[in-house]
Amino acid sequence: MSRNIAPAVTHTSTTTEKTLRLIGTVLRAQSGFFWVQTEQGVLECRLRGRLKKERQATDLVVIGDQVEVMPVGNGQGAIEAVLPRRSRLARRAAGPRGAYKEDVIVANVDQVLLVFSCTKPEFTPRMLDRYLVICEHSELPVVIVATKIDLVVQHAAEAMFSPYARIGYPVFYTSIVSGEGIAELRSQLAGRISVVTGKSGVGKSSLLNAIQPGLNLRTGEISERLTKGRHTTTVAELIPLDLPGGGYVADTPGIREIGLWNVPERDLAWCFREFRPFLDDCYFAGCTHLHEPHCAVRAAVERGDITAARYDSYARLMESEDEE
Ligand SMILES: Nc1nc2c(ncn2[C@@H]2O[C@H](COP(=O)(O)OP(=O)(O)OP(=O)(O)O)[C@@H](O)[C@H]2O)c(=O)[nH]1
Ligand SMILES: [Zn+2]
Repeated sequence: MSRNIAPAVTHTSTTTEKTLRLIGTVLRAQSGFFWVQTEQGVLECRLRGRLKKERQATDLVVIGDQVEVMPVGNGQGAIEAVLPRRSRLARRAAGPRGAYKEDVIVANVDQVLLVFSCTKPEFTPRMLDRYLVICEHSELPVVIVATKIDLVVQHAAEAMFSPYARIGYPVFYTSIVSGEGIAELRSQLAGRISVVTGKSGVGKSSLLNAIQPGLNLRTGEISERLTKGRHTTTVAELIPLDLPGGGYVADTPGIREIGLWNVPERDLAWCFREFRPFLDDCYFAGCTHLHEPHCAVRAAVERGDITAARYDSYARLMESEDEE
């Protein structure tokens, strides 16, 4: 019987495997391949079969995930484990029988940059409010970036954005023409995973280029080697920042569909953060803050503790009239 020999060999190889494992960040995921930033550079990885069985197929591994990788040589590796996520940006989509399912788009998001221009295109507070609802619902920290401040007078920019600063959101006033706010934003991005979003033309690419020349989300490529021979579609990816302490910005097509995300009505008032102190004081439990008598939220609007504009955004979202 050769029973004594085989286990010893297995044991040796397990020990070797353990010492070779690296922790890395998933930069890109496409067609079953994952590009993982490790201390040995970027490795092209596949999932261990065992992992596929253990976790749900939809959001097995996404960009931003911290993973344990075993290098197998030739710039390749195998993902052995996924570390717990500290946050995630997910899209809620209608699932079977009226239920919701969640598609995780980016894991371990530290902040979402909501980019809005003071003009060209016109500032749209209702759209900002809707983005804020989504971030609050996912409990993701928000940074509001006001762009093109060189095109308006200072008090006009402040009239647009200071209501948001007053309710506790950090606001960065920026211009790529004057350079204002760029250094501050650069330090805000350093060492963090950031999602950048905002509608077309607000100046996202210009801003990122000012922060790091050559940084362009839509054309961002990790390296030529990683895309050779594969058919290239738009995929979510993390783009490394060349800043002290590193950091990444996420380029994800999913963010552009943010307007389609669905936050349940009962959660909506809580997602307007300045409403929260009043939510327990309404006369009716389950108050929608739309028509009920003795509503503490509407009383706060009348007193000026909540702005009419924010309340209006809330009411429109509740009545699903927001089509913007
Ligand atoms: N005056 C001024 N113009 C700016 C500023 N930032 C961007 N722009 C201009 O605004 C236009 C749109 O800027 P982009 O950076 O392409 O906007 P974007 O948000 O990346 O647009 P999409 O790629 O369509 O999503 C360009 O003509 C920029 O030169 C700014 O701070 N001041
Ligand atoms: Zn109420």
